[in-house]
Amino acid sequence: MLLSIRGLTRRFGDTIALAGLDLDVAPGEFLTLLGGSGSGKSTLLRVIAGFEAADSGTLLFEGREITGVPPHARPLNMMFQSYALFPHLSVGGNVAYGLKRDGMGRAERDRRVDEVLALVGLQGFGKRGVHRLSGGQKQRVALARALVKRPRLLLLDEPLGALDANLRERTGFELRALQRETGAAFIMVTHDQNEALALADRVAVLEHGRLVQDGPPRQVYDRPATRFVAGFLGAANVLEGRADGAGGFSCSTLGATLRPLTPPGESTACALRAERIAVRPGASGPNTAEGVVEELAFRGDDTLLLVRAPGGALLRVGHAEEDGAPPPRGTRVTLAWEAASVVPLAG
Ligand SMILES: Nc1ncnc2c1ncn2[C@@H]1O[C@H](COP(=O)(O)OP(=O)(O)OP(=O)(O)O)[C@@H](O)[C@H]1O
Repeated sequence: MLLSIRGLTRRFGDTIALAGLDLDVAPGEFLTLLGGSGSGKSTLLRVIAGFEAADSGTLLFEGREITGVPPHARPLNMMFQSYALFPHLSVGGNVAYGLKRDGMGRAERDRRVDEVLALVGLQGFGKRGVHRLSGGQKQRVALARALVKRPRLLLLDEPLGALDANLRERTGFELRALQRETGAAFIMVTHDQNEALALADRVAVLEHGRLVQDGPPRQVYDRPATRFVAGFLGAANVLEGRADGAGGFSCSTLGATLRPLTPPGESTACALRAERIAVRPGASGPNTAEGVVEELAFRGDDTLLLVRAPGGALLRVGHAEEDGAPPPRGTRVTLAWEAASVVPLAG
């Protein structure tokens, strides 16, 4: 394992930013950290980088304890959302800064700077002042500076946060390619769920300073473990109810029985994603429900319907373009979904 974190705790007065967090990161892995505001994402990165001390817990890098190692001596680097570039230095000066501090000779330094500037698509920019760069170019300089010492692990705190939507997507792909080329493990904090799902090998979801679920993006999306993950990632419908003892899950607010593929056990809620629910006139039995369309919102690739069930539940339903025109407001509809789309939640 590249990085093993055990029982990491950090308090700020009465606030518990990290509450005994455990996390492992494999070499060359792209991990994204997701979580609500204040869930401890930035604190976790700062503790790994050494800018913040933990109250307790251990940090092992390739099996070696790094808790007491100063930030610049750790075999990792961190890129900040603000980029934190030195305004009075050139692009090359910014990128070479850490190498110079380590006492690397001029020739080797220049070679390494040229190499990493080419890697981030900024060849020939070495002499330019950083104040003469666009936002996207500044972001690349910050990346180059973080990568120039060839860290085994790069920590990125909202690296795409300052970019506009178009540049964000493109730069996301570039980041992914860069991660593959360098072979470094990346831990990236993002507020953007789509970005987290799109870029990562593994997504880790934090809640109140604890890791609540981690896994490949598709798995975490399809099989959320808790109410929080289901609601947070892709805003699934979370339906409260109870197991009926016959493999079904009875939800009174929906006025229907959900039948998951896996028995609901002790679950008191099930997740059902909007895009897994279809309008199916005439459908009946378990995994179907009735309701009235209250609202519609066109979203480009589909239309979101808000459907009110007789028991009061408001279901989000993704109506695909290929299914034709969506039912207008006020229409009574029958909805249906597959057993595999019903996910019993643990908590
Ligand atoms: N230096 C500090 N002093 C006091 N409280 C702090 C400090 N740093 C963080 N906290 C608190 O610790 C908790 C976790 O903060 P952190 O910045 O790690 O969360 P986050 O998940 O990165 O949030 P965001 O998504 O809003 O950036 C929050 O309640 C925050 O207010």
